[in-house]
Amino acid sequence: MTHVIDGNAVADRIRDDVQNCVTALEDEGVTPGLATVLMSDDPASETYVSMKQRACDELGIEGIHRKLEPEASADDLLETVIELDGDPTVHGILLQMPVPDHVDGTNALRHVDPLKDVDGFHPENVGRLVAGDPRYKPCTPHGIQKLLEAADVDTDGSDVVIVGRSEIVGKPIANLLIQKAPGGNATVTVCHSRTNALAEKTRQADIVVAAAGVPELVDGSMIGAGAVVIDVGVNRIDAETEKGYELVGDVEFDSAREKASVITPVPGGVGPMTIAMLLYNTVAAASIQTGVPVDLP
Ligand SMILES: NC(=O)C1=CN([C@@H]2O[C@H](COP(=O)(O)OP(=O)(O)OC[C@H]3O[C@@H](n4cnc5c(N)ncnc54)[C@H](OP(=O)(O)O)[C@@H]3O)[C@@H](O)[C@H]2O)C=CC1
Ligand SMILES: Nc1nc(=O)c2c([nH]1)NC[C@@H]1CN(c3ccc(C(=O)N[C@@H](CCC(=O)O)C(=O)O)cc3)C=[N+]21
Repeated sequence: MTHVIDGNAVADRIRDDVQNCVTALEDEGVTPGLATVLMSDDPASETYVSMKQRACDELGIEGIHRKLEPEASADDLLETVIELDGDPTVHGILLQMPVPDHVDGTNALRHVDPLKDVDGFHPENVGRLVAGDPRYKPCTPHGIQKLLEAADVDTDGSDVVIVGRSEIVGKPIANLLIQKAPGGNATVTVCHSRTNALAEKTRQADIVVAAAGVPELVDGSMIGAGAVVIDVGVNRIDAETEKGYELVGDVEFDSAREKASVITPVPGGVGPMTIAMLLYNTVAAASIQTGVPVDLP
């Protein structure tokens, strides 16, 4: 029987741990604060940011939201980031990606204090992760690590194939899984749009991580018998539903499930973990910046 991982259930357990940290911080007079910055009218981005803000409300984290029009200037964005950076009640800053083409997102991220960079995208935090001394593990990769652990999947010595090499998903997942540390020690192959014979590579893998942003790119024929399949993709496809769309992963779930021993669904797999780990990093950031200790597993 294939085990379909319930990402919402694992995320709920993490949120309970985070809740205990919020209480410990509150006892010392500290309210953790997370600022989200959105420079987009994209409905999916708006949904994700409001989910993050709602999650903050539920746990007693102070949510601060800044919305910039997509036509705003790069300087407007920098000003917003710099203002939040100087605000001692803000412990974490998340700049929702992507930003419009006329804005240099990489440059904007460099203006976030590395201690407030709860996404783990600042070069200092990327460098620390690569160097084996992570400060904030990037949310989606960290969430995947927690999901694998919850499903009793041992990454040690396993062959992992990642489909996608983006800065926010593919590369940091690879960096995390090759760490000489628990939840790491995997042998990782990173594939992308120029990769030859993708299916041959994925079929050899013990663990396939699909993060290409291409709906149902990875089907059952590309999965080896008994493999673990992690679907990071969240794609909105037009459909005659109440919302006018349905969510589809980068994996063709039904055919992949036939082959897999363990698989994540979309929705309800990696997505909820990304938000849980953002809350996790926010309490870690509040702890680092105030010196109040918290107990995060
Ligand atoms: N669940 C969650 O919490 C999150 C989900 N996502 C979702 O994950 C997916 C990926 O996001 P993101 O990394 O930001 O996307 P990007 O578009 O930034 O990167 C996609 C990557 O996939 C590669 N790729 C595209 N097409 C193919 C193909 N046919 N074969 C092999 N590789 C291919 C690209 O290659 P190349 O580099 O050559 O262009 C690129 O490296 C999206 O569906 C996104 O919505 C993202 C973040 C969090
Ligand atoms: N700076 C930055 N940090 C991010 O972490 C970041 C980002 N930019 N840009 C966009 C991607 C995407 N992302 C998701 C988070 C949660 C769900 C999620 O919770 N999805 C639900 C369904 C959501 C729905 O109903 O639409 C699920 O899969 O079950 C999905 C996607 C974070 N991202």
